[in-house]
Amino acid sequence: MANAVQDIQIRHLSRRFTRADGQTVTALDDLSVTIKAGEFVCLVGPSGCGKTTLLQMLAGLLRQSSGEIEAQGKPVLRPGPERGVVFQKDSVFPWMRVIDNVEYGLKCRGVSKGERRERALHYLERVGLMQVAQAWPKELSGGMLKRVAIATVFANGAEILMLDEPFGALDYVTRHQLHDVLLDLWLDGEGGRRRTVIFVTHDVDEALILADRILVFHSGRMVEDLAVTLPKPRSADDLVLPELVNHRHRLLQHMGLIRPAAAKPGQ
Ligand SMILES: Nc1ncnc2c1ncn2[C@@H]1O[C@H](COP(=O)(O)OP(=O)(O)OP(=O)(O)O)[C@@H](O)[C@H]1O
Repeated sequence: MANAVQDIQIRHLSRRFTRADGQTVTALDDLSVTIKAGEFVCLVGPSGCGKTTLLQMLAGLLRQSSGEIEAQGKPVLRPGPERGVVFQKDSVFPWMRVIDNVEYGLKCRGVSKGERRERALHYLERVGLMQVAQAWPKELSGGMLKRVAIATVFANGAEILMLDEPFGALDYVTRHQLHDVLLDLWLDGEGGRRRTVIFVTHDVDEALILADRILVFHSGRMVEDLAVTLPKPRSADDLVLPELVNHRHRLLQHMGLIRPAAAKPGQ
């Protein structure tokens, strides 16, 4: 049973920036929302609507101008081991072998050599990379590097995983393969509990395949909170099902990609 203390509570959160020309930009404007423990939430919206700003504040990498965030019952003031992040650019250290990358966070937290090796190998196997555990990152493709980043963030055991357009630069097939990998790991959970995932994307179809809930942003404000009830795992084939077709239409409207239908002459 989910415990409300594990939820992420965001109250009246705002972030303003002052640009070099002296202009103030409100990147996020008075956001209040609760993200339930174990939910897979996608943040969607046009470029510049505040998605990354929100994720950085959730990660504790950026301070808010006003409002508060509570995660695991505590205010978020800085990065913490209960919150793991995968960025758009590769989150893999090029000077460490793959296995050492996956173990690194656990090593920093003082986990014994035997235990961290076991966890790292388990997650490398889950993402299909056992055969390259001893390789250097430069020997891997972009998709394989993303698998390493996913194995690392899951191995670290964070309860809350934040991913900022992690698959944006990948080809269509690799992206869909990684959706399967990510959904598989999330569905299995750990210790009987699913992690909370907050996933930023521009890609409406990616959000429809992955999310339990899609939060849509526009100009720093949350303009829609959509529940996606179709059971998971989902695939690209499911995008033709009525629930996803309807959501897709709404999301594309929010992105400004569908104009309201013009009235035909005589109507
Ligand atoms: N350090 C900064 N200094 C000044 N303005 C900033 C800074 N960071 C973000 N902004 C502004 O805040 C707004 C929101 O930016 P943010 O990166 O959160 O948007 P986004 O939705 O993630 O965009 P994208 O999808 O293009 O990554 C934008 O207008 C951006 O120019």
